[in-house]
Amino acid sequence: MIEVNQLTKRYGGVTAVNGLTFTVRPGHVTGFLGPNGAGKSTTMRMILGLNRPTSGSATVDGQPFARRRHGLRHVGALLDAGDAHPGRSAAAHLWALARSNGLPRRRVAEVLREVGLEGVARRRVGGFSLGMRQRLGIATALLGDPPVLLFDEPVNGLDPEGVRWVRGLFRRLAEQGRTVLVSSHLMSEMENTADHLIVIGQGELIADESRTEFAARGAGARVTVRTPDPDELAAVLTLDGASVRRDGSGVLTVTGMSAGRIGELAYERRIMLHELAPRTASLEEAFMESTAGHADYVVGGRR
Ligand SMILES: Nc1ncnc2c1ncn2[C@@H]1O[C@H](COP(=O)(O)OP(=O)(O)OP(=O)(O)O)[C@@H](O)[C@H]1O
Repeated sequence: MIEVNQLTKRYGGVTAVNGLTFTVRPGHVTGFLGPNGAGKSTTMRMILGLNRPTSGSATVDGQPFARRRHGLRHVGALLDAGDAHPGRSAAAHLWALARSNGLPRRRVAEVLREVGLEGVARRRVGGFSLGMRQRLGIATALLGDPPVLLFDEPVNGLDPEGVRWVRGLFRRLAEQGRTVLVSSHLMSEMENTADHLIVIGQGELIADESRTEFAARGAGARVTVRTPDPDELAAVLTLDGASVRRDGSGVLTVTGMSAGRIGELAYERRIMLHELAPRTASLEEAFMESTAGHADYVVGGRR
């Protein structure tokens, strides 16, 4: 389990992370979301003890991670796909890490197979595509068979097949009872992957809830209603507090009222309904809405 408590990081006048508190639990894929510059990488680096917090704390299974010997056995992380020496082969890179972490040599072949790089194990990393380097970074994270895994923007450079594979991998790791934290600035990447979401903007917590809860609170939630009496129904619903929009063909789009309540009111007034279709906000809509005003960089310059 990862626990972040009142975590703050300032770089000179820039506050990258501001009083963040959250817990990442085992058995789930937790999406760590925020617009560019929101502070995701800085937070992950503090969890790994690579950056020192200005204040607050981050612990992994109750201890600051930097204090652990043989770190790869406790936490696996993919932070930067470019951190393997370009002159080394993929296998040599992993062997060196396995040795310094007291891991058996067989793990190298196992993780290369797991990420689909066994065919290029002897090739120099310098000649790898971004997607291959990303797979090698994931192999590195898996090497110590750790209970806690952090991935910073892991799908960068992966083709659609690679993206599908990595989603399946995260799900399997969570099903094995591991703690899996995956960052992204794209909500669409989390739609089929994460069951829990931690959303930040400008270094501050915006949401910490299940994916379904997050989507449900988006104001994009609305109900489409088709009726032969649109004028009468619109008047009834408006009187009861809903906002109603009507298109040219008489279809009503209702916000601020559940489909159930609309059905009840129509029944009471004997208004016939031909269609009553609730629509929850897409994750993307909920995300755009919740982070509006929290983007660090916007078109036209910095905020
Ligand atoms: N070493 C540093 N020195 C100064 N400012 C920094 C440093 N590292 C990060 N920052 C600033 O801190 C803020 C958060 O950056 P961070 O990289 O953590 O965000 P992020 O959410 O990971 O963004 P992205 O999706 O663009 O990678 C940004 O404003 C960034 O410019």
